[in-house]
Amino acid sequence: TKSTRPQRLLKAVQKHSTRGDPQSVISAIDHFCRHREWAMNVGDEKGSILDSVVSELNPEKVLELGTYCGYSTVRIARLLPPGARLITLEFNADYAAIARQVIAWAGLEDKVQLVEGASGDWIPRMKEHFGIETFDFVFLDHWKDRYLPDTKLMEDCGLLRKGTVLLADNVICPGVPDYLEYVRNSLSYKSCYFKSHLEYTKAEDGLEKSVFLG
Ligand SMILES: O=C(NCCCCc1cc2ccncc2s1)c1cc(-c2ccc(F)cc2)cc(O)c1O
Ligand SMILES: [Mg+2]
Repeated sequence: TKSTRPQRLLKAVQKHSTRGDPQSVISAIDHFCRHREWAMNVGDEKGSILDSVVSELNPEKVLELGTYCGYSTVRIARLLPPGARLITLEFNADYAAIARQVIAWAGLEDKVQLVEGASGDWIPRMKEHFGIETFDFVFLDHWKDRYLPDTKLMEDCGLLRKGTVLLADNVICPGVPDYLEYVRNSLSYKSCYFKSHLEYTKAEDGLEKSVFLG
């Protein structure tokens, strides 16, 4: 039977990158998506902005909503200090199966916990199931109509603390208008927009960085 795009992406990683070398995994995925098949990774241009936000923050506890094939998981985890932990949620079992292999190939499985399921189900269970009090950094890259309800859910579950940084992908394309309106007008957030492009294209897209003020 025909292979899936994530399966072909994993094959390209195993063929064109070095096991245990996260940067070579990132480069192999970007090359595959730019020259073979487009895929919805955050990509190299927005990925550099993600890198700078993570490097500046040096977070200990990270939540990623939307793993897909693990590209941004690898980008974030490779920058984390020893002992730091990244929990990444993926709804689609096929994507999760590929992501586990990409994360393992990059040699980052000790820093990453991939959980299969819906954000709305797992966010309320973060404390009792993972022993997480609050997150230092959250990367939102899942269903665009879940960014706002899940942000409110994280607030209500006490998972955000003064200074927690939310970074949201795709705020222009596909777009998250309700989320943008909320974080830009709420007195509980200091928000700023990083203009960029939709991964591997010339279309405008960008990342919104929002600091929770408590
Ligand atoms: O949908 C996107 N990303 C979410 C995939 C949904 C996976 C989920 C993960 C999860 C975890 C927990 N709970 C629930 C969920 S649902 C997405 C789409 C485009 C795009 C842009 C232009 C196009 F023409 C076509 C696609 C670009 C992007 O960068 C994206 O991130
Ligand atoms: Mg995205």
